[in-house]
Amino acid sequence: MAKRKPSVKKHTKTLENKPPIFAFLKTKQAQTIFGFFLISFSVFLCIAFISFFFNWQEDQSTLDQLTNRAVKSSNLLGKIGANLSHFFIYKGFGIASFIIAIQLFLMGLDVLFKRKLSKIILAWNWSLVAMVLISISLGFLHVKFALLSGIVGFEINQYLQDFIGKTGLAIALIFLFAAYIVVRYKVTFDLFIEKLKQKRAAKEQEESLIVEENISNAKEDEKTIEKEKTNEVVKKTVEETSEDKEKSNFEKSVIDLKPTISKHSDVETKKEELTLTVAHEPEANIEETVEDLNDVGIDVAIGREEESSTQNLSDKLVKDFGEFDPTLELANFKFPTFNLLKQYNETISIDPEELEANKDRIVETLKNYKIGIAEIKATVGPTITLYEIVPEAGIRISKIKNLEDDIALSLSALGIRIIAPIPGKGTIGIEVPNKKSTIVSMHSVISSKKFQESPMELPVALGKTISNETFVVDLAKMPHLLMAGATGQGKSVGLNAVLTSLLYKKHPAEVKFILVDPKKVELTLFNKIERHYLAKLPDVEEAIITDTTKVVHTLNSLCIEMDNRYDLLKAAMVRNIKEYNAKFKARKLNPNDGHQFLPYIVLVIDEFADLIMTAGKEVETPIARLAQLARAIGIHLIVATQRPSVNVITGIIKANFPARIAFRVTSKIDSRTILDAGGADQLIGRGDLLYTAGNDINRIQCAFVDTPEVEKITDFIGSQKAYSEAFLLPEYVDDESGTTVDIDIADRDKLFRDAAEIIVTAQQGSASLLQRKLKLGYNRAGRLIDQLEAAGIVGGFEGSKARQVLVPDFVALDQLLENEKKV
Ligand SMILES: Nc1ncnc2c1ncn2[C@@H]1O[C@H](COP(=O)(O)OP(=O)(O)OP(=O)(O)O)[C@@H](O)[C@H]1O
Repeated sequence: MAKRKPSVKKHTKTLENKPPIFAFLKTKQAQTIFGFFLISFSVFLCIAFISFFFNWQEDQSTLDQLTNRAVKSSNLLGKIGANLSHFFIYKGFGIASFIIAIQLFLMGLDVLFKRKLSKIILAWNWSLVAMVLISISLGFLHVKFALLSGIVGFEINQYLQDFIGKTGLAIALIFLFAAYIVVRYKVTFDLFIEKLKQKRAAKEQEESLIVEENISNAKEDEKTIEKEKTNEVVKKTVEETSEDKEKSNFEKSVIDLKPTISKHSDVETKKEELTLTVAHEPEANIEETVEDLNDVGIDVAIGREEESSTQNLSDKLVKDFGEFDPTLELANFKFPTFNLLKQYNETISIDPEELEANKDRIVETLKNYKIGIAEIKATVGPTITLYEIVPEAGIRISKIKNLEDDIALSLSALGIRIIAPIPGKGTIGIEVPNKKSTIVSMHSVISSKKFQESPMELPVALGKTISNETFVVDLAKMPHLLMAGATGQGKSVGLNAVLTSLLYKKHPAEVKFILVDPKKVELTLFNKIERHYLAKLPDVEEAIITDTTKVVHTLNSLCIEMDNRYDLLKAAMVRNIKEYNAKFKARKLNPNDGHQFLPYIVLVIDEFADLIMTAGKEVETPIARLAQLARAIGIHLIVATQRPSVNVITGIIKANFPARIAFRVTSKIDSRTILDAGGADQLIGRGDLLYTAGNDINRIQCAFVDTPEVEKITDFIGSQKAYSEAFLLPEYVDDESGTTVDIDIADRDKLFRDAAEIIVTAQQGSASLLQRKLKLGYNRAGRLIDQLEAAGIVGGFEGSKARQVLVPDFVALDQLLENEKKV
């Protein structure tokens, strides 16, 4: 407000010096009157023009008799209307004269809304050119009816035809129209091609989505029918057993078997509502601001002017080329279809007698410990049934908790787990395995709406919960996952389920995997998708890493990638990869400064214990570092191990892996090492797992995906167009080999001297600096740094810190290089 006042004063001061009439013309009232005059006049012209087309022949004789009141005109707007129309349409530009009327209307609006004069003049120029072009074209197309083109169009047409002939004029007109569109609407050929490509890609994706949707709908329908059937079975049993209610009020829950579809539709409506509210907000804001300004009485035109000048380069780029699309290079990439996955009979059928027997055993066992039951409820899952018990009033939960082991022993069945109390509820849970377990197929979890419509960054469909709901978690939020389980309990299947989920949801441009497989057999199938989804070190043949030294190199290289990414994030002034990529897509980051779209990197290590045994600290240090720091920059680790002992999963690793999956383990101690709680030793194996993300523990039946299915998926992806090579990680040279490379002066990079000067000037030996200044790729910059190290210009590798620069200035640099030549 303080700033506004003086400008108002100044305004009035200048007006005071002018004559009153002049001052009035400059006032807002005069402008409003002028604006309305222009709009009225344009309407007047339009009506006159339209009427002229119907009456022009009758009115011919009245044209010269403007002042003779005895002569009447048939034009709706009288003789003035007829004369004006005759002037513009007949003698002027024909039907194209309507452009004048339209332009007058727009100018009226411009004056009312106080647009800049220069913009109004520009709009007039474009309109006049369009009018002349249309008039000539109409003259060219329709020679006989002069009203279409007007005399101007007709004459110019004749004149030009005398020189360049009819065909020449046709070509010239087409060219002029094209040039008009290109210059006025900034249409370029590149843009046209890009739009075409995007349209085609979108269409193909839509088609594949429709196919997938159809398949998934069909499956959903099938499932609903199956579930309804199961509902009936369970309902019946409830009725049958109701007679036993006197003994105990046992009740079977059917919540789990409700068709999930109703829940999904809920989610959809919520989403829609959300978008609507968000969409309205900005409009309201704009209106408010304009009103505020009007109240103060300050010329709004000033604000508008600033607005147009703030339109920066990125907005313009986005306007011209659209948002950056990272998937463009593989725009035709098709996601694997559902039919590559096997389907199983997944109807949960549990024998009512089994339920009854289990209930009796539980009631009896608890009675032995003098624990009375007020209510018991069963939730049937794919592999286990959860019996929820409400103890009688006055019974302490801690009592049951203390008896946990005894109760488990009394029930004497494998896989019984007691949860006392169930978090968030006042009940006690006893999980008892079903005699006949149901396989949870990857097909059912992948095709579930929950997974398909999940907005997560890296969604992973792990399996199904005890209430038969698909369990989807976001790897990006975890942010790292520790997986443990004794041999043969479903770890490899679990890893494959995680990888498969990501393959079904993420484009090759969005996620890259680094696979470490010391067993050399588990992950080999993924070799087929090397150029789509895998990342590897440069100059390494096999993308899947099987030997320990390469693992060490890869982990260190990943640390460098992490540091580079942090540099990029810092330069872009964002906090995480999501914001960074959003900014990059909006073309706010210049690729010439080293910026690029960053894919998520998922590092999978199978048999971690093996690695720790062979490489120890060498592996542990970079893993711990990555685990601590990599979450913000999109590097996520999945570490699987058979032996979850404390010397493998050390404190530092554990602290940084809050998300953990435990398959069946052999001892309670192992369970405690992974989950910080018992329970994993009570699992039944075959994909039965416990998942925790730090707080509560969920029992999940892991989705089953076997090798032939993975093979089909990798074949499907592998047969499609790929990138020219796998995603390359930064080069890592370890300390021993570092100084021996590129000693030969003759082999040096052409940019060696420039690089040396940059490093000496900045007194900072980092590859990313060279990347930025010399506009190089990381590999070349890395090689230059190695050569500079070999020449003694920079010091050795110091982890994440920039290398030390050993040469203080240019004089010393010249001297050093001269000495080299002499040697
Ligand atoms: N989710 C599951 N559903 C049904 N069966 C499963 C599931 N997961 C694993 N199995 C069964 O268990 C067997 C062993 O699984 P898997 O190969 O994943 O074990 P593992 O823990 O990786 O063993 P190892 O550590 O020796 O490699 C599978 O062949 C399969 O028959």
